[in-house]
Amino acid sequence: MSALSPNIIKVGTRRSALALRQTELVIATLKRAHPHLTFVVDAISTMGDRDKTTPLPELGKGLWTSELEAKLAARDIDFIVHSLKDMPTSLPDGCVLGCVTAREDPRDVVIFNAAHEKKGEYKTLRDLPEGAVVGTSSVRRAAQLRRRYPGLVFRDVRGNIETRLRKCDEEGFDAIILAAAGLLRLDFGARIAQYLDSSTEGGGLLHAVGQGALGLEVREEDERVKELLKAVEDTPTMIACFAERSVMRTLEGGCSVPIGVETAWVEEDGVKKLRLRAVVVSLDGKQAVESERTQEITTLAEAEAMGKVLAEKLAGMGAQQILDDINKGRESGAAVKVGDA
Ligand SMILES: NCc1[nH]cc(CCC(=O)O)c1CC(=O)O
Repeated sequence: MSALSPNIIKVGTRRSALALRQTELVIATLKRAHPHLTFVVDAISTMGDRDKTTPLPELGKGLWTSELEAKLAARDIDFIVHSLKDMPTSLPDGCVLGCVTAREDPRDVVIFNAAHEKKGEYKTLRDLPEGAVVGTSSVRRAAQLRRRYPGLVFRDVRGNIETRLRKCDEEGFDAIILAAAGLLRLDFGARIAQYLDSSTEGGGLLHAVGQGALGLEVREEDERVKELLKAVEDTPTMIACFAERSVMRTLEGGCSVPIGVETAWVEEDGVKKLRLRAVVVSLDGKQAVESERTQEITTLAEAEAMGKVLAEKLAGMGAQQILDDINKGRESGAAVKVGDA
């Protein structure tokens, strides 16, 4: 049968262990819902996988996604499984975010190096001594944590999850910060020492937009594949993530922004509402603007409108100044690192 066989669905993904695992999970559910279909995985390495030294922002926004999107547009594949947090908030013409899956734990976590772990000497970031070295390449993480833990030193750590865990143990870090989701999906949950969120004692951290969820990208006109993917959609997560992405899209105006978010479905007066929190931080962590909204939301369009309102509020509260400063730094050629690694 040709590639156009209606019973074969081609699934694009990156080649990292996490990307392959995520793709496997999505396909397992789709197969149960659509037993007559055959899913074929097409795994490729993207620019972000190949270039491990250029600062992430210089690689541009589509560093994890562009090559896959070109294949999608060319009909070489039928949909793409992404970590939602690696998907730019604006997609190429003809491509849409067709489905968001249930979220794995969206929080960031602390991993101590194996020697500290063995001695059991530290349980939380607060226990680390002055000058301790914490690894993260994400400005969002470093800037938020710098505010709460001024005694800690933040240093870059790049690479896929296995590489970062190895560097944590072998390259002089006391701890590193990673997303819980990737660790749990790859069965490294036992290494998680502390979960960080807005309520963390000693100082919290808001996670990246879309963290912990998978985003399935499809051709805009491909109603059949969109319909098939309903079997893996988690609508409350999809709505929450559309709100998170809208905050980011509204604020970034073409550049990526150090922004943390947290969403939850809460009940108020017997009505289910979406609570959306967001923080924008300056690169040095010295300034931060934080706000939240809670609103009844039933559609993706309402979620996007809610995100836009919160973003505009943040901009008025000083986030715009923080972003202008980041852009000025870029124009003057300073090595400004933004992006969520
Ligand atoms: N850019 C790195 C990246 N993209 C997705 C994940 C895993 C977690 C997730 O799905 O959010 C990670 C690793 C990390 O941040 O620790």
